[in-house]
Amino acid sequence: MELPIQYTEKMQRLLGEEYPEYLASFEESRYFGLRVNTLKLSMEDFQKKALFSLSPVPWCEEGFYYLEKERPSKHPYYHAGLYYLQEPSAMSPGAILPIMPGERVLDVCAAPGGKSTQLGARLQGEGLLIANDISAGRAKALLKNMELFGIRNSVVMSEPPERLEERFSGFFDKILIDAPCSGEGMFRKEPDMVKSWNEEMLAFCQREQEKILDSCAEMLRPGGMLLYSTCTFAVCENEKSISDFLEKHKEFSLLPIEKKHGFSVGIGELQQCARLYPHKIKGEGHFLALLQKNGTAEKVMLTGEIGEKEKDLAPFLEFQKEVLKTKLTGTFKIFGESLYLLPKEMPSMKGLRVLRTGWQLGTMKKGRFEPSQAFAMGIFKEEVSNVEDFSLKDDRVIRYLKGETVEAEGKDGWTLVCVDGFPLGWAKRQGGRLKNKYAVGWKWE
Ligand SMILES: C[S@@+](CC[C@H](N)C(=O)[O-])C[C@H]1O[C@@H](n2cnc3c(N)ncnc32)[C@H](O)[C@@H]1O
Repeated sequence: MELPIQYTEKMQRLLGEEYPEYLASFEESRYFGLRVNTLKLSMEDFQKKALFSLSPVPWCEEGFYYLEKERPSKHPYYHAGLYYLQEPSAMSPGAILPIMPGERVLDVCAAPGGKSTQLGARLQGEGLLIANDISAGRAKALLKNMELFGIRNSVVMSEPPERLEERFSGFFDKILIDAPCSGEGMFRKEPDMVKSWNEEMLAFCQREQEKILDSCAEMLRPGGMLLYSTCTFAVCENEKSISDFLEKHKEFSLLPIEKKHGFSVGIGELQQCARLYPHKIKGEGHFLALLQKNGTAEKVMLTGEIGEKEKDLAPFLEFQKEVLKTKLTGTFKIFGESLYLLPKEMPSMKGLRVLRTGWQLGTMKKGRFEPSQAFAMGIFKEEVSNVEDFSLKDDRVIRYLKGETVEAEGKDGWTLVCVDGFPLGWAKRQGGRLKNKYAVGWKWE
């Protein structure tokens, strides 16, 4: 690979005698990782399935390396949202930021959702996750991944952090900033990134990072934690961004990140930060800084949405009686034709560009309720009375995922189609045939 001379000179100065090892890492092949969705199954149950030749990623409890030839994206369990494919180093920010179920979490640069799906799983369905990305196009990919993972308690949105700051002052317990950056740590994985590298880009990213950090400082509650990560080695986007931030925001302290698994210390005075180098770990380049806002404060309560009246939910309630074993509770809200179940303590999102507010259950049209793909992915087989559960070996699984009508005797009406007990999507059964309702854009190709 041809690297720009300014870049190699800079890396030589940064790494000193380690530089030849770093260069040699380009001759090695990259690593492939997957992260288990603990919302859907335990680590123990996942491992019992012995799906691929997996070995653990040391810094992420739910992470594994797999071999490229195994192609886990071509597996029905991938369609069931049992795991997310993620570069192993990219699992580190979500693993290091401590998340407790019930917290309010913001992932401010979230698309396509690698870290949001991780944070969402760690919330275990309790609390609130706001997954935001400034790019509306990229936020669509984020939305799909959040739905695939079956995360019920998230909001997916697309706003610049400055706009969020106006609404969410002191609101969040935890914030992740996986900042836009020059991507130097990804050169081995994505060689095309080398072409867009230049000094102006570094300066542009640094300015963006500063703005994002400032907005997030305002949105964090005193006592809350913020994790800042990049996938670059550039000091100006890492330690310099953090030291400038600490200079400006005296209300923040830098917390130490343990240096195990081959993690290196930060440059200069910011030794508490962590650097991940491809010649020291099995993964690509990353930078991590963990910050805490000093003090403590009462929870900020913001005005929420007013739920719908029961009479306006009639078609859904009928569906629920017919198809579910359980009764869903909480605040139900209709936006346009879509019915949502809102996460607890979700503030009103009026005036903000939102793609999803909570768990999208389906659409209400002409007095009829039609369940959505997100509903299927977020529900458990045990909560549904009308289920068709195929075993992995059954050829109807792939046929269903391809969008075909498949034969299966059973009670007529809406049916949740599963593989080995894990929901894949909906079908409408009539006379022993499952009319396919699998989401069009999700089909097996
Ligand atoms: C490194 S990527 C995020 C990857 C993501 N966290 C994941 O794990 O899948 C950085 C993201 O920041 C977004 N971005 C760039 N500038 C932003 C800004 N000012 N505010 C919010 N997001 C921004 C980009 O669209 C991009 O998707």
